[in-house]
Amino acid sequence: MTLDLFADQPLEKRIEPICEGAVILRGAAAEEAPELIETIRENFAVSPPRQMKTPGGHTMSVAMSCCGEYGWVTDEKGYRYQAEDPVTGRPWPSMPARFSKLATEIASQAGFPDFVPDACLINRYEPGSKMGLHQDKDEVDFSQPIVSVSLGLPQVFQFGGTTRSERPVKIPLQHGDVVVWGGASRLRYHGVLTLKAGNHPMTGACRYNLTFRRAR
Ligand SMILES: O=C(O)CCC(=O)C(=O)O
Ligand SMILES: [Fe+2]
Repeated sequence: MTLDLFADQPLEKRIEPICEGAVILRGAAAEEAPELIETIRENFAVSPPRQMKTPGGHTMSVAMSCCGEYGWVTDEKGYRYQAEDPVTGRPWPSMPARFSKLATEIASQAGFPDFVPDACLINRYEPGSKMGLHQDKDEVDFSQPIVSVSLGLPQVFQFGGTTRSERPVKIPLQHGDVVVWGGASRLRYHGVLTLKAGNHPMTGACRYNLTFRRAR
């Protein structure tokens, strides 16, 4: 008899371990995707996606917006979380209950039962956009995980070690997939490879990514 740990999970909804503290929940956001995408567009109408500059002066290829109590920003002064959108001078749009509920539920399925996000970074990748290997380390409490939702076009996620030199694994992420990393994996380097051109029925020629964080 072969032991199949995933025997009771439908193929399109498997939970796949990456390493200690990190899992992919395939399709976990697929059902809610239409509402999530509509909410992203509403958010963009208030706090528009923008290509920010790194402290080194490089313009990021991904366009970002945020919602929640805090938003992640970068400029010549550095990386940080702040309560106001620097473009509008107003607070970020509040985090919709639909967003926080989904993030809390999925974190708990991944083994992080008390996750309550106070920040959601909304990434919009267009063909040619990527995000280089980095650590998410501007948050205060590393006992809280990161919950990362993929919508629209597929993009290859890279998940590496706690040092930049460790060779990352490449994981193709599809519409509706969610990656959660925390615990021993919380400070692992990660990023996404250049988005290939394509057309997705729900997002057109782009991929959206939501990363839920506990900033403070
Ligand atoms: O787009 C992704 O899948 C990863 C995004 C990410 O790592 C981030 O926003 O910090
Ligand atoms: Fe990240």
